[in-house]
Amino acid sequence: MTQRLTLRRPDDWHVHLRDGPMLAAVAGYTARQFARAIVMPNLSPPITTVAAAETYRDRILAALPEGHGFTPLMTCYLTDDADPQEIVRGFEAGVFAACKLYPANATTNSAHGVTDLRAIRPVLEAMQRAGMPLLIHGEVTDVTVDIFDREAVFIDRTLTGLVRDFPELRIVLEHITTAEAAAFVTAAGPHVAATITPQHLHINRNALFAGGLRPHAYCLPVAKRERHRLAVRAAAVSGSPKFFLGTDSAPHTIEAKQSACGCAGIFNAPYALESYAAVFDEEGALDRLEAFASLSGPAFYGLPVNQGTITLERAPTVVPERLGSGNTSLIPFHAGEQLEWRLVG
Ligand SMILES: NC(=O)N[C@@H](CC(=O)O)C(=O)O
Ligand SMILES: [Zn+2]
Ligand SMILES: [Zn+2]
Repeated sequence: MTQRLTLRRPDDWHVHLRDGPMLAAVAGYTARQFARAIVMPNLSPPITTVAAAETYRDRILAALPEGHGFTPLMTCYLTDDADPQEIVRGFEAGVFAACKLYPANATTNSAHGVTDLRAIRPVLEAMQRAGMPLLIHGEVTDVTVDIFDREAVFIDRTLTGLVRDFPELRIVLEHITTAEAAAFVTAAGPHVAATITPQHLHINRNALFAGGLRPHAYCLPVAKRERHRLAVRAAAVSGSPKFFLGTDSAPHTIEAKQSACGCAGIFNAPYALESYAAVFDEEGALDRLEAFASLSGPAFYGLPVNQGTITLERAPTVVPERLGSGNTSLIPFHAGEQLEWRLVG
C-alpha cells in the first residue's frame, strides 16, 4: 500500500475566493494547498474589466500570509455587453487568464450573466483568435427543465452548437456532474476539457436528504444519481488530460447556508487534496493523481507546471465540524468525517 505520495505542486482551476472578510478567512486555505488558482469573478458587482481584476488580485494577495508563494489567475465575467477589446487586452496583458460564462441566473451571483449567446459572438470570436479559454457553468436556466437534467440539456441545446461554431475555442466545462458531460468532453477535440470537484466524486444526490435536509451538501450543479457520480469518477481517474482539478470551493456564511432559501456552494478548500486523494486511492489510481492535480491543467492553459512538490501521507485526518469564527465561521466539506490522507508539506 502506498504510504506517501509526492506530487508536483498542484493548482486549483476553479475557486471562489470572495471578497472582504470572507476573502481574508478563506484565501489561506487555498494558498496552502495550491500554487495557483483560477479565481471566479462572480463578486457583487462582478469582475468585468481589467482594472477590476487587477484591484481584486491585489486584495487577494493582501489577504495572504507572508511568503505564501501563491498566484491568483484572474477571470472576466461575461455579460451581454462584454467588450471584446477589453477582454483581449486583459488576456494579452496577463491579467485575465480566461473568461467565465454564466448563463444568466444559473447560479450564485449570475444575475448579470449572459442571456443569449448571440450577444457575445464577437467576444467568442476574439477569444478564439487570441487562444483565450472560455470557462462555462454548463446548466440551462429554463425552469421547465428538471434541475437534475439542466447540465445534460445545456450540452444538447448550447454546448454542442458552441463547439461546432467555434472549433478552435478553448473551452472548459466546469464542475461536471453527469455521465453525459464526461462523455461529451471525452468525445470532443483537444480544445474541450472539464474540471471536477471533490464533492461530485464523493456524493450523489442522496447526500442532500440523508436523514433530513442537508444544506451543506447543496451546490450547483446539484449532485446527481449514483451512476453519474461513477461516470465522473471514472473520468477523473482515467488519466485523460481533458479532466483536471477544480474544487469549486464556494464559501457562504452559515446563516446563508442554513436558511429557508439556502445558497448553493460547498466550502471544500481546507481539505481538498486529502479529499481527492481518497477518491484516487479508492479507485486504485493514486499514480494518476499528479496528472489530474498538477499536470493536465497547466497543459490545457498553456502554462508551465509548478516548481516544487507537495507530499501526502497515509494518515487519518479528522475534518473539523466548523472552521473560523464569527461572521466567517464556515462548515467545510466532510465536516466531522475522517479522511485517510494528510497533506504534510
Ligand atoms: N457552485 C456553487 O454552488 N456555487 C458557486 C457558483 C458556481 O460555481 O456555480 C458560488 O459562487 O457560490
Ligand atoms: Zn458554477
Ligand atoms: Zn464555481
